[in-house]
Amino acid sequence: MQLASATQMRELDRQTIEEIGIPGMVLMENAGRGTADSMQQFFGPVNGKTVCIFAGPGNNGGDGLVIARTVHGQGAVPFVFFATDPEQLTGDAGHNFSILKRLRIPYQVLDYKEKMLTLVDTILTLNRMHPVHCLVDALFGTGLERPISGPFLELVKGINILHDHHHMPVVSADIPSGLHSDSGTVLGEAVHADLTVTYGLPKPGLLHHGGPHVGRLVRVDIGLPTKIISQMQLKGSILDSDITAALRPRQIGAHKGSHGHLLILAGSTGKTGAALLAGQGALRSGAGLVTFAVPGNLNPIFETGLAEAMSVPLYGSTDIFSITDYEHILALSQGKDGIILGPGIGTDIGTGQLVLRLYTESPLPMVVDADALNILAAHPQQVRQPAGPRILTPHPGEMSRLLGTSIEQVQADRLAAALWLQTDSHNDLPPMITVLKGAGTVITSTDGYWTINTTGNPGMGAGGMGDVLAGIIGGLLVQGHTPWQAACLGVYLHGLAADHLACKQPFGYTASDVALALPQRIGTLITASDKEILCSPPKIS
Ligand SMILES: NC(=O)C1=CN([C@@H]2O[C@H](COP(=O)(O)OP(=O)(O)OC[C@H]3O[C@@H](n4cnc5c(N)ncnc54)[C@H](O)[C@@H]3O)[C@@H](O)[C@H]2O)[C@@H](O)CC1
Ligand SMILES: [K+]
Repeated sequence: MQLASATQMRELDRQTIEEIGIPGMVLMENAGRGTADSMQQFFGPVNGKTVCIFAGPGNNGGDGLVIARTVHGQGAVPFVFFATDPEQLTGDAGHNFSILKRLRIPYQVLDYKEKMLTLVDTILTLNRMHPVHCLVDALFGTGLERPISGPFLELVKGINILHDHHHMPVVSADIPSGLHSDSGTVLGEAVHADLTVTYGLPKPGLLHHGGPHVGRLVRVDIGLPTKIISQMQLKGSILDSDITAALRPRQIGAHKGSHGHLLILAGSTGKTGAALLAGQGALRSGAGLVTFAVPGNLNPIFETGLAEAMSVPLYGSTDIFSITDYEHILALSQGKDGIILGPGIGTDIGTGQLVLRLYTESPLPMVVDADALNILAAHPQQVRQPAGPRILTPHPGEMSRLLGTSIEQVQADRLAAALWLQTDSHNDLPPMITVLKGAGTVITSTDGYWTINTTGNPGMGAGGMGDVLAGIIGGLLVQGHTPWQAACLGVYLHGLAADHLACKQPFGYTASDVALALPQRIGTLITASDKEILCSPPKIS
C-alpha cells in the first residue's frame, strides 16, 4: 500500500475533482460514511447513543459534518462542537454545514473562555442522558500547518481528558488532530485516538514513531481513481505483510550450499555477544553457512558460542580487527555471498582503516552496522564510494552521527533523515539502502523509494536486537534476495517475530528469543500450497 504526503494527497484530490470530474462533495461523503461504518464496526451500534463530533475550520471539519449526518440517519444523537464560527466554513464543508442546519442537528460554538473543563463537563452531562458512543476528532487533517493553540488546543486537551480519564472511545478523521501528516511530529498537542480512519491513502505521519496516537488504523477508499494514483508515481509505501510474498519455499534437493554463505566480521573483547547474535539471526533466517572472522584471542569463544557456525581467527591484532587483517579477510571473502560488518567491533584507528577499505573495495553485498557506521560517520566522503551493494542499519544515534546533527533532529523528521543518500543523478553506484531503526523503522534507497515498517513493539527496546536484525538481513541477502528485499523482509520479520513473543510477554524477551521465534513465523507465512511441496516426500514412480 502506497503512502501519500499532504502535498501529494492535495494533488490527488485536485486531479480527481478537476481532471476526472468526481465532485469534492462525493469524496467527502465517501470519507464521512466510511468513517461512520468503521465506528460501528469497532465500537458497536450507534443507535440511541450520543456521538460528539469536533469539527475544525477546513475540509476535515466537513468530513465530521458528514459523519454527524450519517450517524443521525442511523439513530444516533449527534452533537457537533465547533471551535470557530461555522458560518465561515466554505466549499464542501460549508455546504455540509448548510445541510446540517436544515436537518436541525444540534451544534454549539465553543466560547474560547469556556476552557476544556467546561467542555468535559458538557460531554459528561450528555453522557448521562444518552451514553456517548464515541468522540469524533474532525478538527484538522492534512491541512494542519502550525502548532495547535487557543480554542483548538483546549478542545484537543478536552478530548484527551475524556479519552484518558473517562475512557471514552475516540475516532480520528484522517489523522489524529495535532499530528503532522508527513513527519508524525506532534504540533502542540495531538488527539489520542483508539481508531483512525484515513482517507484515500495513508499518510506517513500515521506510521512514524510506531503511531502512538493513532490506535487502530483503517483506510477508506473515497473514490480516488487508481489511474490518478498510479500516474503520481508515489515512492513511499507501508511495509506490511505484502513483503512476505518474497519468501520462497525451499527446493527439493537443495543443500546448505544452495542457501548462501555469510561472512560475519563482528565482535571484540566484551562484545563477542554482538557477533554471536548476528550469527543466530543469520542462521534462523535460513542462511546456509555462516563463518565468523574474529580477532585471534577471541576465537575460543566462537568455537563454542554457536555450534552451527564456523570461525577463523585473525592475527593482525589479536584483540581487535585491524587493517593488517585486510588481505586475510579478502581471501576469506572468496566464495562468500555477503558480509556483515560492524557489530561490536569498536572504533580503533586500525579497525577504522579496515572498515573503510572493505567498504570501498569489497564488491560483496554488505550489511554495515553499529561501529562500522560510526567509523563511516567520521569519514563522510567515503560513504558514497561503496564497491558493492550496501545496507546501512543505523539507530537514531548512529544516524545523527552520519548526518552530523542531533538525535532530536533525526527523530523530528525520520523520513528526511533516512533519505540522506537519495540522489537524482543516474550514476553507476551500487544500490545503497538505509534502515533507520526505531519504532516505525524507515527503509530508503538512493533512488528515493522508501517504506515504513508496521511490525515491532516496545519490548524490542533491549540489547542485542540490532545485532539479530543485522544477522537476519545478512542471512536473507546471501539467500539471493535483492538488498532492498533483504532489508524490507528482514525488518518486517524481525518485528513480526518479536510481536509474536510480545503477545505472551510484552517485554523481557531477549534478542536470542526473537531469533529463535523467527523460523516458525517464516513457516506460517509460506503459503499452504508451498507447504505441501515442503512437507510431502518426493514421489517415486
Ligand atoms: N476534496 C478534498 O480535498 C478532500 C479532503 N478531505 C479532508 O480534508 C482534509 C484536508 O482539508 P483542508 O486542506 O481543508 O485542511 P484541514 O481541514 O486539515 O485544516 C485546514 C484549515 O485549518 C487551518 N489551520 C491549519 N493549522 C491550524 C492551526 N494550527 N490552528 C488553527 N487553524 C489551523 C487552516 O488555515 C485551514 O483553514 C483531509 O485531511 C481530509 O480529512 C476529505 O474530505 C476527502 C476529500
Ligand atoms: K482529524
